[in-house]
Parts: sequence; C-alpha cells; structure tokens
Amino acid sequence: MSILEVENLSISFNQYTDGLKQKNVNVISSLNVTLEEGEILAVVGASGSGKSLLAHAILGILPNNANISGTISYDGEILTAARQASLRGTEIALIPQSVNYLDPLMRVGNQVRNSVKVGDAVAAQRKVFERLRLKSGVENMYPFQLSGGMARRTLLSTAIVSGAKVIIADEPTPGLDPVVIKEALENFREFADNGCAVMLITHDIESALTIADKIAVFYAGTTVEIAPVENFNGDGEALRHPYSKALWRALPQNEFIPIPGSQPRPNNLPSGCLFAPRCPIATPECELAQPEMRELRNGRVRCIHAT
Ligand SMILES: Nc1ncnc2c1ncn2[C@@H]1O[C@H](COP(=O)(O)OP(=O)(O)OP(=O)(O)O)[C@@H](O)[C@H]1O
Ligand code: NI
Repeated sequence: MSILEVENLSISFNQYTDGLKQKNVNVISSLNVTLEEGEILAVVGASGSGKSLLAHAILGILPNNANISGTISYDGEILTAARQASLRGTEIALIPQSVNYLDPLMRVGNQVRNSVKVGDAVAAQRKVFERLRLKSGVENMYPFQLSGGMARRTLLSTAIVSGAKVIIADEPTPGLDPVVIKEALENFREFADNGCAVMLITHDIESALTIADKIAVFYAGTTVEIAPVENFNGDGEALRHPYSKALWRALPQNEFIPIPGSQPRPNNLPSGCLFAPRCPIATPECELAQPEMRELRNGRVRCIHAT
C-alpha cells in the first residue's frame, strides 16, 4: 500500500480581474502521484508546472482562495483538513522552497529543537547540525545571520529531526555547495532506506537521478509520466511521454536540444492534451480530451500514443 496517494488532484484559484469581477483559474488538473514506503520520488518539471502547489496541497497549507478537487490519502485514509493539521510536522514534514519560512525572531537551534518529538531535543539538534556541517555557534544565531546555504541546512535539519514518515522537500539544494548537496541527498536516501518516504521536488534532474527510485514529470499542472529512474538512460527510448524524452535530451550532458515553444500559462491552456501544441507525435485526436494517466511498462503515462 502506498503511504501517500494523490488522485486526480485539481486546484484552481479565485482571482479578481478588472474591478470586482472574479475569475477561476485552473492551475493543476488531474494530477496523480503515489509515494511508497522506502522510496524517493523525484518530482521534476519546468517552473510553474505545479510542483510546490502539490506540496502545499498535501500539507494543507494552500491559500484561502484555492479550490481543490480530487483526493489525497495518507496511509490508506483520506487526508482531511483536520488530519492534515495533526500530521503536519509530525508524520509529514515539509522542507519549504523558501528560506523565509524560518522564524526570523527565534534562534535557529531552538527552531530545530521544536521539531523533535521524542528524546533529547538538544542532542538531536546538535547531532544533525554536525552531520550537515553547521558549526556549534550556529545554533545561537538568528536566521538573518545565516548564509543562504546555512539557512537551507537549518530547514533540512528541522525535517530530519522531526521523526516524520514522509518528507516533502521542495527544492532543498539550490545554493548549497556540491559536498553538502551530496550529503543532503544521502540523508534522504538513508531516511528512505529506514522505511520512510521522500518526495524530492527539484530542478536538478542530474542530482535527482543519483538517488531517486522513481521520477514524476510535471507539465503545465499535471503529471505526464511516472518512470523508474533507470529509464532515464541513453537517448530516452525507455521513457514513455514525448515531453519526458524531450526534457531528458535537453540536458547538457545529452544532446542539449531545447524543446521549441513554451509551457502554456494556466489562464491559456490548450484543449485536450496540454503538451499537444509542442508535441512531435501529436495527431488531431490529441486535442479532443486530456488523456487519462495509464499504466505502461512498469510506469505510468498520460499520452494516447505512448507505447
Ligand atoms: N496563490 C496563487 N494564486 C494564483 N496562482 C497561483 C498561486 N500560487 C501558484 N499559482 C500558479 O500556479 C502555477 C504552479 O505554481 P507552483 O508554485 O506550484 O510551480 P512550481 O512548479 O513549484 O514552480 P517553481 O519551479 O518555479 O517553484 C503557476 O502558474 C503559479 O503562477
Ligand atoms: Ni516551486
């Protein structure tokens, strides 16, 4: 059984347009992902593809003007708002994308200690700081005294000591030096190997490939493919969706061929398959309806032509 299961999640926002007119803008449509115990699932996709919103939906911290449909289950049971509130920070921990989530008025050592649920909080905080190479004096500092990298490591520490079963890490590594990135990723691996689960949201596909078990590829607010990590290989022939293949080939170490066109904006989505206007194998049929996510070769894909 999956520890976390997101089914057909859609999110829209009520927005005021000119004057007092309200418009409902759909930003996530029919998004599906599952996370298994012991697994690291990397979530990749262009800026604005809906990665952070997924994280916020799971944690139950979307803004008030968001409308949600679909279901999110944790440990086999639907995640209601009340359950989200009680699991947040205890069973499900978020490493937020922005370091601004640190409390500016609290010493960082205390912030990390507050996340410890069982055992000696001070010892746990010092141990994790040592592991992430934060010097002993750092615990007494305030967030404004930290470099960007130190602030990121503090956020990472908070999740690691929380004892959570699921860590959702939203871009945890930008600005960190390669040694610390490697260590942070190894921490996630260790965490997963102990039976927990990690959702690693990242732009850094290369790093993700070194530790993830599965990769979910997002495009314009939906999942287009979920593939085992080993499919990201060669010229991408094992990948299922034309966008995943294109993303893979666009990496500098591969052919470095950019994909023509750009991801559609939420208020201007094409009908049918969202990738069709840029897709090399699209047919008129692709424009009729958004394809369902379907099982294919030990993975999942949202494309009627994928084989
Ligand atoms: N509060 C909001 N109101 C309206 N639209 C929003 C709101 N929050 C996010 N969006 C829109 O939803 C889409 C998805 O945003 P999201 O932050 O999830 O992207 P992302 O994949 O995390 O991008 P990045 O890689 O830049 O962090 C974007 O088009 C964004 O503009
Ligand atoms: Ni984001």
